[in-house]
Formats: sequence, C-alpha cells, structure tokens
Amino acid sequence: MKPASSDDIFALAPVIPVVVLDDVHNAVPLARALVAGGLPAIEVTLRTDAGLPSIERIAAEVPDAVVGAGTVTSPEQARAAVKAGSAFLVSPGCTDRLQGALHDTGVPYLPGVATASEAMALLERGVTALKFFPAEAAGGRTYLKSLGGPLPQARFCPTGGITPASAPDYLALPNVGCVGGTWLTPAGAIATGDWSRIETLASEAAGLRPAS
Ligand SMILES: O=C(O)C(=O)C[C@H](O)[C@H](O)COP(=O)(O)O
Repeated sequence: MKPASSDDIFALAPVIPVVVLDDVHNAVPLARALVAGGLPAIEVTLRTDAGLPSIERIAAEVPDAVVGAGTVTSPEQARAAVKAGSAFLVSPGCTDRLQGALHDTGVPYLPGVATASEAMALLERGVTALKFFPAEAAGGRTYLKSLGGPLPQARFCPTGGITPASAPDYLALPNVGCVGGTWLTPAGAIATGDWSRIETLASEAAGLRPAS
C-alpha cells in the first residue's frame, strides 16, 4: 500500500515503529509481526547496512506493510530508499537541499524539526507534516503544545524518548498525528527472533488512544 500524503501515514496507526535492523533476514518476519499486531506503517532506519535491503524485502514480501525509510540525511539516500521500495521517508532534521530531494522523490515525507524556526522554514515551502525530534530531549509534550499556538497548521510525529506511558499524552495534542519509537522492536527480541513478543508490543501500541 502506498500512502498519497503524510496525513495518510498519520492515519494508519497511532504509532510508527522505528526499526534498526542488523540482519536482513529478520526484516520480513519482523514486519509481519508488526502488521499482525496492527501497526502497518514501519520506519526502517538507514543507520545500518541492512536498512536498504530490508526495505526492499519488506516492500516485496509483506504487502500489508507500509514500509518507509528513516534516518534519511542525504539526497542520495532519499533516492536510494525510494528505489528500494520506500513508501515514505523520514529524516531527523532537514536542510534546503534535503527537502528538495525529498520532495522530488514524489513520496510523502516527514522532515525532522526541533524549533519554531525550523518548522517555519518548512511551512514556507508548504510542508505541514513534520517529525518532532528528539521529542523528549527537545522539550517534550509541553514544548510541542506551545508550538501549536503560533503554528497551528503544523502537524507532528514526535519521536525520540517516547514510551507507551507518554504516548497518550502526546496523542492528545491537536498538532500530533501519530508518535514514533523504537520500544516496539527491542534489539533482544529481534536477535532471538521473538516475533510473538513484538506482535504483542505492536498490538498494545495499536490500542493506544489520546489521554483524556
Ligand atoms: O533514526 C532516526 O532517523 C531518528 O531520527 C532517530 C529515531 O527516531 C529515534 O532514535 C527513536 O528513538 P527512541 O524511540 O527514543 O529509541
């Protein structure tokens, strides 16, 4: 499935799992477990060499997954990620050059920002769906809530330090589309192939709702 816009990604699930893979053989069973748990949007980071080939395999073999690339920091990576089958792209921060390349790929993207000025630079270019990174370290929920006052048109996927306990508070903000995090795919569970644990973590996350 290919989302047409970043808002489509926000609509898929309350949480985007951020995945770091060291072994491409784990990609497909991991993606199947996340999808089975109810989290179809999966961000595979390009931090490891296994990232791109993992995206390729998930895109080819797990049709119900919406696989995207994370840690996209250069135009070359953006192009390679889309060639590998990424349905969306996520970056930890953004530059004019990277934004141009992300735009030119034609797939939805969430560029990372941590300040009002960074968000305004992207809003000027018509980009309203953003990643807020590193969410907890940059000021957390209260900071993001404050950005919503002057910049109500920006919608965020906060990522970095989010937990199942803090996610509902973020999801309750009107300027949050979904949250991202690595807690669903613990390195130990991946290493031992404990896919049922990952499916359980995913289904708990899929059931997260905004705090009332
Ligand atoms: O790789 C990237 O592109 C990033 O921007 C970083 C990740 O989104 C965070 O590292 C998630 O972190 P945790 O959920 O706190 O473990």
